[in-house]
Amino acid sequence: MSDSVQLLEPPKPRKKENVIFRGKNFKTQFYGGSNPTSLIGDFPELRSFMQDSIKQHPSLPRVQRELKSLQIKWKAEKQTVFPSIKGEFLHLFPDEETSNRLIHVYLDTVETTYRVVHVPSFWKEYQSFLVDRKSARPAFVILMLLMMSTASCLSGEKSTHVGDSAVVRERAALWIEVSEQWLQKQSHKQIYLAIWQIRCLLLLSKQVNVIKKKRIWTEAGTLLRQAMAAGFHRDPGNLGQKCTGFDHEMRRRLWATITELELQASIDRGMPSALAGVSSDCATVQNIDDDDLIDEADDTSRSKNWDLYTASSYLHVSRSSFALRATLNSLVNNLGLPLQWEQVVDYEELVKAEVENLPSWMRSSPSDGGGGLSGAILQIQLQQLLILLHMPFARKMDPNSRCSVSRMICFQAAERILEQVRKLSQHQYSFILLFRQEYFRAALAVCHCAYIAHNIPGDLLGTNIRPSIEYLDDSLMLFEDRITRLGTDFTRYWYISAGRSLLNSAVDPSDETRQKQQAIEHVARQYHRIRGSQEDSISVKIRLNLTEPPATGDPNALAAFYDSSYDYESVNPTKVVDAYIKKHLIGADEGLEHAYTNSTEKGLPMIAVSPAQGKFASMLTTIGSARNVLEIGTLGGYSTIWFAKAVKGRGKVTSIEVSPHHRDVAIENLRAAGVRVPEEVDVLLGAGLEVLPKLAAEIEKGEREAFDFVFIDADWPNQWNYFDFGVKVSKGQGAVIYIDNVVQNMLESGIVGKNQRDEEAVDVVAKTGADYRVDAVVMQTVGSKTHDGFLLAIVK
Ligand SMILES: C[S@@+](CC[C@H](N)C(=O)[O-])C[C@H]1O[C@@H](n2cnc3c(N)ncnc32)[C@H](O)[C@@H]1O
Repeated sequence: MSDSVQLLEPPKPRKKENVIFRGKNFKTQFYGGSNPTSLIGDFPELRSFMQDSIKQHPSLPRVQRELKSLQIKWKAEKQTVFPSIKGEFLHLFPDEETSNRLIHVYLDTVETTYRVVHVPSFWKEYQSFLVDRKSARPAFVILMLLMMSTASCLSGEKSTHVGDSAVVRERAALWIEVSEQWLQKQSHKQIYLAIWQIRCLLLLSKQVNVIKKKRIWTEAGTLLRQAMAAGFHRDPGNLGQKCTGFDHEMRRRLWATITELELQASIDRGMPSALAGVSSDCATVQNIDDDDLIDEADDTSRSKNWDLYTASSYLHVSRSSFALRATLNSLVNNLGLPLQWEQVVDYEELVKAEVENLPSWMRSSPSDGGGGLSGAILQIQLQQLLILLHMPFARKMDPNSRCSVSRMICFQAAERILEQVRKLSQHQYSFILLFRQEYFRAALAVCHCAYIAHNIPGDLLGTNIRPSIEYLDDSLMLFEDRITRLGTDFTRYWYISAGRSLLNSAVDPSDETRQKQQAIEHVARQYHRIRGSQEDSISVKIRLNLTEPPATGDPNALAAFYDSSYDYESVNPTKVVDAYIKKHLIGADEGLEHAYTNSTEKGLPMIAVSPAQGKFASMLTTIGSARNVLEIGTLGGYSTIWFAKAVKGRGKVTSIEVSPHHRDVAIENLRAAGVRVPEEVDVLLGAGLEVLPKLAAEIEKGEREAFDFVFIDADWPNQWNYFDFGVKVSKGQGAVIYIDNVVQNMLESGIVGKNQRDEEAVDVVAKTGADYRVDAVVMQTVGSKTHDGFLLAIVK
């Protein structure tokens, strides 16, 4: 910079700004005005509504703590599960079907908007890779891992969770980590196209997978500066013959991609872009499909008409509004004087002119061609500016007509953003869902504007809150899907769920207490959902291709495999075997799995039998050709479903449950698993010792058939009483009585072992041994549950 250039004195920060500035000493964080969460700072009614709700309903912090401890446990296990990369990473590559699917998802989403690879050249190299993996260029393998990691949570692949993360997100995190390590080892002197592509994809993939999200803005800025240091902001035409026509265009695409990523990261963070004040003469990306990008001398005349859609249209069109977006971002995040109304109106006109100028393919339906996603992003990135511009006026609880107009404009812009996302819901929408944040900002704006308008009679927006609540309902579905795909990011769901309840309470203040409870229950359900679909870390390891279990069933080979790949210190080895058993001998059953997850979501304790135990007990009924099964202790009906499947067409299950809530959830789960209630399973509500005498009386009178199999899994102090009744209601000789958890009961009550003897405890084993009516044995068990055992008796 020449000495004669005067540095402009930046404005002093104003006293009151809507920013997040928290932490202490040197460990602080700052998020400026355009950061969506900063908007909450100016919505005190929502904040206090949320605080009160939490105070009144402590169930949320409880489930949050539970998930947090699972997350901590997984983080510790991950240290042993994730490999340190020593140069060899091909084995991490998934099977061909998975890689094909993920790569297609990547190309259908990212590469129809931001441009990183040249698709025809990519396919060519990919085909050779499939033929001979070992000869692939390492940079190409890394590029593919990053393409797949970007698509990992987008693909809609059904995923279980581990800690507070989806397994598919953990897979993406692994690929990202490997790629980052590889990139760090590369020489800074030898930079080629793939290195830039990898740099871009690293940023993109971290953003989509919400990995190290607090660093996204700084990393985007670093990438931008690296690109400027390499002269990407200057048109490659300046390099003359030293760069081919193909490379010219790839450089322009990468520069456009990097600048778009950086600008959006700045808006999301609430910070000025590193590009503010930077001049660039890099030409706009050509509006051409990849097949038209051939290695010839540069020729911009090939660029197609503005109104024709190509795979590069997003970058081509987006450039037109780039300067305006960057300027507005700087203005709304400026710590000096806020924008005056007249300025807001002028800028609004400019934004509207850009919206008007959007090409005609924008208005076609997403299914008409590839333009749906690009169109939605172009529209959304402009509409978000209207919210940012008008929100400072819109959020004032002021009947002034300017504020009223601003509320109207914000609301309509938010409406359009949410409409765009909804329009894409069948196709490619997952990219918007995970990569962009505007719909969160839009949902908050809908909530805030509707709330204020409701409190100001005669406001332009009107006082009818219903349409806004419908928008928030739609948004909650989006956030629910986002949580499922990522396994995390509950906070936004919580904001919107609370906002929805706040609006409902504004309509009917007498309903406020119930609304608060509902807001909490909704978000707690999200935590329960994720907690209920946890996967064992060894299965995660297998799913992530971190190791291949031997194909053979040879127990020695298997033991060696688990020995070498498993850390006994941190994980219970019996769980490994249970996971393995589940994988090979039990598999996935939608009804049973739903029973587990739905029960957890509905707040039932996780004390159902394990999959292997459920299968084993139900096989016993098959071996004995049991017709009538009696179960004491239904919970969510998990074991009941196993029995129902085993006796289907042959008999019936009767299950006794004392808790009405457990009974209701069990019936829901049974029906969801295709079991007819009460025809195939009858769930009787009541305490075991009250229901059993009635059953005995009915059997006595010939009104009910006696039972062939009795499964006792309720309160432990009554195990012996249930057993005694079990024998009475059984069909007699050959009937089987099964009591679960006898070993744990014995140990805990000090009948055996080092615990102090509980004088009240009944020694079920000794009493059964002395009972002339039966012959019995106890089998100790291990598995995904702790050391335990069941008692099995046959009536003589
Ligand atoms: C261990 S759970 C049953 C698990 C279930 N069998 C499974 O594996 O899916 C015990 C259930 O017994 C119920 N229970 C507790 N005391 C009971 C009683 N006195 N009579 C009937 N059910 C009882 C509890 O409400 C709980 O739902």
